[in-house]
Amino acid sequence: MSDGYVWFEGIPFPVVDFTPEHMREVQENFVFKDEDVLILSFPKSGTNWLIEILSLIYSKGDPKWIQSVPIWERSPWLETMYGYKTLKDKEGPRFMTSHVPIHLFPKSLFKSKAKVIYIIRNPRDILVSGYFFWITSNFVKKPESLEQYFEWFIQGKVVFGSWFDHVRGWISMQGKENFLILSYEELKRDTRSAVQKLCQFLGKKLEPEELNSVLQNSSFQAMKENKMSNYSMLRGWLLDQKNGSFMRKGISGDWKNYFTVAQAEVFDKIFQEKTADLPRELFPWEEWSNTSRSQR
Ligand SMILES: Nc1ncnc2c1ncn2[C@@H]1O[C@H](COP(=O)(O)OS(=O)(=O)O)[C@@H](OP(=O)(O)O)[C@H]1O
Repeated sequence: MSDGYVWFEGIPFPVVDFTPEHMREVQENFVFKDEDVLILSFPKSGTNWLIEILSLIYSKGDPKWIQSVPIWERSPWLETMYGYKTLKDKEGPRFMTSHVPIHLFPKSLFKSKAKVIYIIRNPRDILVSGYFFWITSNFVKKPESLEQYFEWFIQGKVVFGSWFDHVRGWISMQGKENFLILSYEELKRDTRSAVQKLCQFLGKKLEPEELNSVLQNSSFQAMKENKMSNYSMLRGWLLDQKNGSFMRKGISGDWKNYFTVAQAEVFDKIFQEKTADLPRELFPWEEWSNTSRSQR
């Protein structure tokens, strides 16, 4: 019987458009090509923001593509049946997205020169964003309260598993020339510089007015109003008819409005323990804001 997830190798996956047999097929048979561009993330890290930016970089700021094709068709999720079917025989450069942890990923990636971008975000904000999304969605287990979801999250019993394991796994690719780590917080803080960094990584050059158009058309407000990007088309199916909103707040540090002092302290302790041996520059938000709610 379903417990609100489909399990694959001990990791919970969403219940829609996914089976363990399918994931095995993806893992064993999907072939990466050098010209592919892959966006990787733990859910709620800013994945769709990055898809929108990439779509606009490749169309040189022209919003026609983002206004006519749904975001999930522009960069399909490889692990879904829809994504795999769409991507596997596609000719030419492919954009794709995935939340799959590194140890379950198709091995062909590691032999290719495909460009890989891992978007990372303060896990406290991921927790809050995930909570408000899953309570209005129909494809993963719904938490009954933020307290309950907090427990699930720190135990890694949420969709795609532990944030700490996900990050540790993928950042082991740091240093490879086809791998870039970008944080949601740096995108928020200085979007222009972050987009320029992406262009450099992707080998793309934009004229100043093209860059301005990328920034304008991928802003939170623009995405919220774009029905091809705001997931309003999925209301009533994947999302709750009335309440489901994908574009929620789009800010950094919203966790401070929800964590209790005790939760903030528990999270800080776990964060410090689990990331002690990882480079601090991976977690810029830790320096940019007081992490403890009590220090607000
Ligand atoms: N343009 C732009 N600017 C700033 N923030 C943005 C933008 N687009 C999406 N978002 C915010 O990203 C959060 C959703 O993350 P993901 O796209 O990774 O979600 S998912 O895993 O694919 O479901 C979710 O964060 P929260 O608002 O904190 O819930 C979205 O609002």
